[in-house]
Amino acid sequence: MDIFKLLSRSTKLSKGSGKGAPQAQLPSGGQNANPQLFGHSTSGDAQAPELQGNGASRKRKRSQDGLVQAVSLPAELDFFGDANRTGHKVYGDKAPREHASEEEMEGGVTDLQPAPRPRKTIVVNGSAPFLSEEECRRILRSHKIKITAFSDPQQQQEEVPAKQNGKKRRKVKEQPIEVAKKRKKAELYPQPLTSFSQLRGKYGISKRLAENIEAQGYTVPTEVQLGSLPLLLEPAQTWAGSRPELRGDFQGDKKLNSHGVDILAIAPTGSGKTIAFLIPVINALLRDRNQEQDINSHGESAGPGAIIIAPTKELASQIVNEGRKLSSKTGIKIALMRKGMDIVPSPGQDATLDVTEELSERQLDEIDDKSDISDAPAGSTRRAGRTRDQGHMVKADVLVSTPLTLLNALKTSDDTPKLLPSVHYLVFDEADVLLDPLFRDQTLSIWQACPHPQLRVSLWSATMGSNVEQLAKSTIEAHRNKHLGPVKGYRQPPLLRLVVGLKDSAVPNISHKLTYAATEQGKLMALRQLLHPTASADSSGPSLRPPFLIFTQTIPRANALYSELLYDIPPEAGGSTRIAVLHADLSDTARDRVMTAFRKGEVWVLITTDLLARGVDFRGINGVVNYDVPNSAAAYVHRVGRTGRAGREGGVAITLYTEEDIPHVRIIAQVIAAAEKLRDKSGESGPSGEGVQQWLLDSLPQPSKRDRQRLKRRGVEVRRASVNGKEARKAKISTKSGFERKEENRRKGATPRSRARQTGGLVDTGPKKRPAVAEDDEFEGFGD
Ligand SMILES: Nc1ncnc2c1ncn2[C@@H]1O[C@H](COP(=O)(O)OP(=O)(O)OP(=O)(O)O)[C@@H](O)[C@H]1O
Repeated sequence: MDIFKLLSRSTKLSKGSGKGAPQAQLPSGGQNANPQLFGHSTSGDAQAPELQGNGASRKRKRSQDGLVQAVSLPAELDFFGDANRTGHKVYGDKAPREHASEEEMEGGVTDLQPAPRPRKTIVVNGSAPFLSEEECRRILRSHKIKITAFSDPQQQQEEVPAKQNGKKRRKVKEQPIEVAKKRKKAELYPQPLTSFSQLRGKYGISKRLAENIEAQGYTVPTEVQLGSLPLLLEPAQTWAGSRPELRGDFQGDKKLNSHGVDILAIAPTGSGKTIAFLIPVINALLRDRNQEQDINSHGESAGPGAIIIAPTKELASQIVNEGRKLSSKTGIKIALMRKGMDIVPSPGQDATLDVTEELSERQLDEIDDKSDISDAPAGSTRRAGRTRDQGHMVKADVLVSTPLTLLNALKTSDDTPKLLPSVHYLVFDEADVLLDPLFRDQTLSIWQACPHPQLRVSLWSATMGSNVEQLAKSTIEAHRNKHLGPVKGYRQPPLLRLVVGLKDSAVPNISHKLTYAATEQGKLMALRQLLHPTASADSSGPSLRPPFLIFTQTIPRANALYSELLYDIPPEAGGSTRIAVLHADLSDTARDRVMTAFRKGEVWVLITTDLLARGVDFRGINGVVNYDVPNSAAAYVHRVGRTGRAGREGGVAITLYTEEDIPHVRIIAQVIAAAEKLRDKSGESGPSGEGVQQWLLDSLPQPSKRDRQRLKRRGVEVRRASVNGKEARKAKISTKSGFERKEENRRKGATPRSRARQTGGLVDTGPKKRPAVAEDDEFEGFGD
């Protein structure tokens, strides 16, 4: 059975019941019912557990008068605590109806349902319901959300009495460390967002923004949204109930009027982090605009209010797309920072041209093509290039950029970067890679170029090393000290850390398979078998169906694999037009074209490097093949996270390894084992633990720290582009001798192939080859 022939007959995305039904088990089978990874029922009920009323292990503390008592946190951590104290009542089972209107109960957090449905604990505050801390804890824990506060050095200082004799001082000095340790560990239980409809009713976001969210079809918040949105949206009622020093509200001075918190959010791949940071940013800018903040004397915006940094152009432009959907008709402009654009006017420059309106996409592409690819990730080669004339001012409220593109725009002739005083919100997506040595200097320079005294920073990723966390924390603190300093009576908002699930682990809703292929030739054969499964083939593992991604270690290897597989897809299934390669050596136009073709479903197999390992969201991707082992556990987590997005089941991740990989493969096996354990623990249904067996885990060598660092920096040595001679031949991607290949290429026509290499696989081969099937039965791709 040839999978491509099969797909060319019946791969249409489900539009109705009949035809789409067989695809239901695949990630590309359509809209996912429940985007949550943890804490929902296995029946696929789209509702969060707190909305289902199953009554599972609800713990309530009841006082004598029947009111529910919130379990109190230490005062310094109780950011939301006073919501229960000032003018609010907490009702238990006997909550009278008149205290909770239907609007108040928006989002299903209600105790108005008839018995026997267990009632919810609510705190009524004006027009919105608040859950007791006990309920919050239950909900957050059931979704595996852990929120903690980094210790607050400012507070530690305050706790040290100014005058102490030597003996006492030593004692007191020790105490804050203890306090800090405890505080660091202390878990917080703020209000969770149990439904998107609460965003408007309970957290007062802009009406238009709420409508845009609804138009996207989002109903159930994912875990990271559930935990972070209330914290970042800074609901008026919640903060109003907090103690003033935590609220950060500096009466009378608007410039110091703090919004939200700084947050470090670590949540699984595909768990919806993008809208978790976009919604608060857009809402805050709308609110600021209403308050006429950051508006210059001419009534024009003084510059971007928010900057979002992402490591690749593909991810940055995806964020812009998402942002534009959310900000549609709000007046908030979101722009992608491109090479050659300016954001801060140089002396004498016309600052009024709005690039997003004045230049067409084609013009911008032409500009980009003339610029160098300077944000290429490790392992890729860089093109020497030209830069275009400077001078186009970008006028946008939110700018999304890769680090170097932005930094280049901030360069001045005397090497002092221009400042961005208007930026109030700074978001780092894939923050761990942005703070990795590869991008660290660029990222920190951008951070330093944002001098707003109350810069709100958020950092997001599926993986985060503790060194990166510490760097983020110290940079935030240094920024606060430099730009705000101590202000009497003012307390900076807390720096929070939110973790969903098991930190640094792969999504539990996909099947992982680790396959030993012995040699490079073995890998190629294994891949061909995946492309063309036969009845006699090993059927024990998960099967792979297009569309899928294949990752290689380097650009030359991606090109070589592309050459090798180009004619593997039968003409009746679309032939070579179904396969493409994408890497940082291609022009931006070619990269865009490949991305679009893959999203549309015209390309089924996309060979790429780690350029696409992070952040990029192809909703219906069925699988990921690690043709070359990833160079770290984090790289594995991100690569395989391109499938199984938004909780979708059915994704497959296959990692091929050879003898050369054995010293490194244990780190991958451990990630797989942890993901499977996580799934077993959370009692979710799904792929059984077939990815890695215990005996394999036990027998694989444990790489030393040095080996791990070397692997991360250089990849597997024999596959490096610079390796020559016998070693290089060993790693060559080919099953044939050089002579055989030359002959075959001559027969198949080398010209279109070499053209394809330059354009990322999208050659114009005349009239498009189409499978001999009705248009209706064509695979139509997955929406972007
Ligand atoms: N609440 C939701 N309900 C349904 N789908 C959602 C929800 N939130 C986000 N999504 C969808 O989930 C997909 C993944 O979202 P997103 O790209 O933001 O994930 P991510 O956490 O940033 O992943 P990565 O770590 O790989 O960057 C997107 O297609 C997005 O539209």
